[in-house]
Amino acid sequence: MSEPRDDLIDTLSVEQLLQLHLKSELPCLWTIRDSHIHGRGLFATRDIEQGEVIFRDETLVIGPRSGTSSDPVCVGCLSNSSPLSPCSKNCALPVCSSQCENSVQHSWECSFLRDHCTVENTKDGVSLDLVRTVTPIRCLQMSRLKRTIVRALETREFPICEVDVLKRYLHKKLPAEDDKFLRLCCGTLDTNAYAGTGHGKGLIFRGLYALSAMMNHSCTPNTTYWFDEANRMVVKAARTIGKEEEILSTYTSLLWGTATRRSFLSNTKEFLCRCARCKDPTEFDTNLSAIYCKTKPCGGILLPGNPLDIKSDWLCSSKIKEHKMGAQKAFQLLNIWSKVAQMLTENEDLQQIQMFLKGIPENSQSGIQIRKYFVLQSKGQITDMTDEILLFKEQSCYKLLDLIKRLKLGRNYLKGLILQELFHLLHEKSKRSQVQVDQDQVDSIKTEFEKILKFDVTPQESG
Ligand SMILES: C[S@@+](CC[C@H](N)C(=O)[O-])C[C@H]1O[C@@H](n2cnc3c(N)ncnc32)[C@H](O)[C@@H]1O
Repeated sequence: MSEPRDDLIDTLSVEQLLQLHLKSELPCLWTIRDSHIHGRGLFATRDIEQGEVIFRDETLVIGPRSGTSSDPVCVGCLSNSSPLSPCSKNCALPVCSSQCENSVQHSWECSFLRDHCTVENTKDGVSLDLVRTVTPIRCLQMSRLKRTIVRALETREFPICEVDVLKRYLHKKLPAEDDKFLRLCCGTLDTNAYAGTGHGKGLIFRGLYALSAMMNHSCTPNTTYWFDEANRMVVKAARTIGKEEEILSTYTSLLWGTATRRSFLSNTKEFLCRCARCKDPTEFDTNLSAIYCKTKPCGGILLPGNPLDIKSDWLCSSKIKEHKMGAQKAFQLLNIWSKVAQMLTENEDLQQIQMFLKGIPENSQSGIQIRKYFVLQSKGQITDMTDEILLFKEQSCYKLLDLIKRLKLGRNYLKGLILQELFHLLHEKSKRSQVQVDQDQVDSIKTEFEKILKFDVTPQESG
C-alpha cells in the first residue's frame, strides 16, 4: 500500500495515522482515549478474551540498545550470538558478517557516519559511543508518515541525549532540521521504546512501536507481549479485558519489588507508578520487598510503611512500634542482596545459594532473581544437570508460578516460559528416577504453555 499524500497525512487523527501505519488485517480491538492514569491511553472496543491477540505492532525504528552496560550487538542483525568485527568500510560499527555489513539496514548509517564523523582511538576498531547513536540516526530515514507519528507521541527530554554523544565525533555540522528531529527522536525513544530480546538467537534491540507507545504502564498489566520473527511486537490479553477497559502494559520487570520498580521507572521514564500493587506494602501478600526484622527476638518482617513515599520508614509485621528501619538503610540492604544474588547466580554454587536463601524472607526479590535465573538461563543442558540442581530448578518453577498467580499476572509470557521449562524437567526427572510422573499434570502443563507461547497470528510474508 502506498503512503497517502503529504497534505492528507497532516489532516489525520493519531488513531487514523496508527491504523495506516499498521495496515493490520486483524479486527481493530482498540481505540485511543484520555486516560485517568496519564494523558492518552489505549482502550478495548469490545470484551477481549484471555490469550487473544489484541494487535501486532510494526516498528517505527529498530536498532541497538542505548545503554553503556549491554554487550555490543551486530548492527545488521542485532544479535550477539556470532563474533563481531568492525565494518570494513571504517564506520566504527560492529557487524557479524559481510551480509550484515552490506544490509540495507546498515548501509545508510554506514555512509552517514563516514560522511559526518571522525573516529579515532577506538577499542578494536569499534566505537561503543557510535553504537549508541545508531537507533536515533536511523530515524532520519523515516517516511513522512512515520515522522508524523513520531511527532504525535509523548516525548520528554532526558539528561543524556545521543545527539550530544554523536556531536563529539562530528566534523560536519548537521542541518538544523535534522538536529532538531534527532533530538526529538532521542526523547521519544527514551519515553516509548521497548527493549526486545528474541527468538533464541541472542537478539537484543530497542524498538519504537507506534501503537504500543499508546499503552500506559501498570505493575499488574492486563497484557503480555513478545516479538515475532519480523521483530513485530505481538500484544496479547494476559487476562480477560472488558469493553472500555484500559489496555495496559508494563515497562519494568514484573518480579521486582515495589521499591525497585518505582526507582527504575523514576530513573528511566521519569514517573512514579501509583497502581494498586504499588500502594500495597505486601504486594498482594507476596512480600516481595520484605526484609527480616533484626530486633531480637522478633522474627517478623519489615515492609515499607507507605510504599508510595520513598522516605517512609519500613515497619515490622510484629506491629511493635520500635521495630523499624529507615528507608535509606532498607534500600541499601536490598541493593546489597541484589548484588550478592547476581554474584551467586554467576557462580551457580548451589550450596552458597541455599545458605543465602535461608538468610532472606521466602519471596524476597533477590531470591526470586536467583530462581528466575536457574529456571530460564542456567548454563548447560538439562540432561547434564545434577539431581540437586534439577530439584532446585523444579522447586523454583513452582515458586515463580505461585508468585505470578498471586501477583495476578494471568497468562503472562513469563509464565509460559516457566511452564515450558517445568515440562522438560519433569520429563527428565521421570527418565532419571524411573519414577512415574503424574501424566495428567504433565499434559496440562504442556497444553497451558503451548497456549501461552503460541502466536495466534502467523507472521505475514514481508514485501
Ligand atoms: C508510552 S507513553 C504512554 C502513552 C501516554 N500516556 C500518551 O499520552 O502518549 C509513556 C509515558 O506515559 C506516562 N505514563 C505511563 N504510565 C504511567 C503511569 N502508570 N503513571 C504515570 N504516568 C504514566 C509517562 O509519562 C510515560 O513517560
